[in-house]
Amino acid sequence: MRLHPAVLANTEEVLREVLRFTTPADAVISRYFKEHPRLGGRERGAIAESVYAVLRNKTFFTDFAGSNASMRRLAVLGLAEAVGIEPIAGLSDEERELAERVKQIDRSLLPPQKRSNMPGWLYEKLVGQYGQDEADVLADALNKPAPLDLRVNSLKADREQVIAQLAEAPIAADPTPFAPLGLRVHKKPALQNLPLFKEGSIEVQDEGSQVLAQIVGAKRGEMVVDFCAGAGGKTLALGALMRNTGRLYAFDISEKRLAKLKPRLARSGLSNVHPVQIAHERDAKIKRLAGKIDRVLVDAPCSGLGTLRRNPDVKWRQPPEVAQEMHDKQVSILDGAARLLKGGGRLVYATCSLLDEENDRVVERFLADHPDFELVPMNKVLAEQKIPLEMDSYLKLLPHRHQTDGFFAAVLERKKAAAKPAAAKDEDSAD
Ligand SMILES: C[S@@+](CC[C@H](N)C(=O)[O-])C[C@H]1O[C@@H](n2cnc3c(N)ncnc32)[C@H](O)[C@@H]1O
Repeated sequence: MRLHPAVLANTEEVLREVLRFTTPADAVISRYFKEHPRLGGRERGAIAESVYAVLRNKTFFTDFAGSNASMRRLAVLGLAEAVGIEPIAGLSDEERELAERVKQIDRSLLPPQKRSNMPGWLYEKLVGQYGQDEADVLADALNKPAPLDLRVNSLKADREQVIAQLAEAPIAADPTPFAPLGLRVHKKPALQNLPLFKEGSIEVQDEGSQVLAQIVGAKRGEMVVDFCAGAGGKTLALGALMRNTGRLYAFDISEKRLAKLKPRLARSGLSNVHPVQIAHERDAKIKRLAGKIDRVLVDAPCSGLGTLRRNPDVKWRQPPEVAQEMHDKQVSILDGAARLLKGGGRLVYATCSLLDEENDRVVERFLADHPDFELVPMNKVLAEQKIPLEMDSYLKLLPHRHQTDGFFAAVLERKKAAAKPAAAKDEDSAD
């Protein structure tokens, strides 16, 4: 079935704004849809997917659309990639011919960096870290859309029940291989109006993000801090793992993000979560809890380059210096969060970055500066949590290996004997 003839112009209009790279693509798209309430669901889907297709294939499309690659031509190629050529209404002969020509190109014959559709600095970093062959497979995986993963809220339902209820909708879903409460949904149905969603039995959450929450190992009755809680994706999972007992503080510097946690909390049925806005990682509110916490998750602000399947604009928006800039911030946040832990308590450092500067290098620097902490090897943590994954020191989830977003995590334990003096010293120097 043909799309409405205005879709091509709509896509062009959205692209013009998105490709300025001043605002995240998802924010531009949702604002556009609010300003154009008469667009139907099918049209919205086609516009959004076409914009993401252009972001994923920008190098390739601009090369093949000719040196005068206009926004209109990019919109044509994006739509052709997302929905095929036939449903597009209003194509000129020349545009149809361009779309057909581009579809026929064998992309495996392109030079690797062009095929990666990444800025040169990022491609080179990935080759440096993973080697050419794996970097190419990784880049291909990052350029494909992510599947839709759900987490079952164990306070309200179990996985089998949810699979059966989704099947009635009818929505097909399979258990995820690593996260014990995860489901992978085929296609991308709208979930917001499902009773399962409204009553809090399911949340949208990438399987990798669920695994991160799981390796925190939070138990019933514990004192836990989610230091960078944001809108609470991992907070909700942690609260359920604690069986709605103990105390779970959700810290963040962003009032706006914490506000988005509120309705999700209400749906979830959790009453053990305490959102707290902090000014920065040395806020006095943190000092009051120093040495009292069993588990701290630092899901640090990062470049976000592990989420390119969902946010393909990130690779074009981040400057080459992003990893080094983030590194210093991440070290400072980890240092601020570490003072919360009691002896024997665990600090989990996590990012959704693929870059060593934001991951391994941060942990190495932290351990060098904090002799009262030691690394708990990830294979030990995964075995404790019965997660069927093989890792070495750290958790490194990658889309081409694990079908998740790219995630990194390290578990750091505060040594028991060193806890008291270190906590006292930290408190003295907190300001
Ligand atoms: C990767 S996001 C967190 C995502 C969230 N944990 C989730 O699962 O949805 C990083 C968060 O860190 C917050 N942040 C940035 N600087 C911070 C700081 N100094 N202290 C605490 N949170 C901070 C940001 O506002 C952002 O919400």
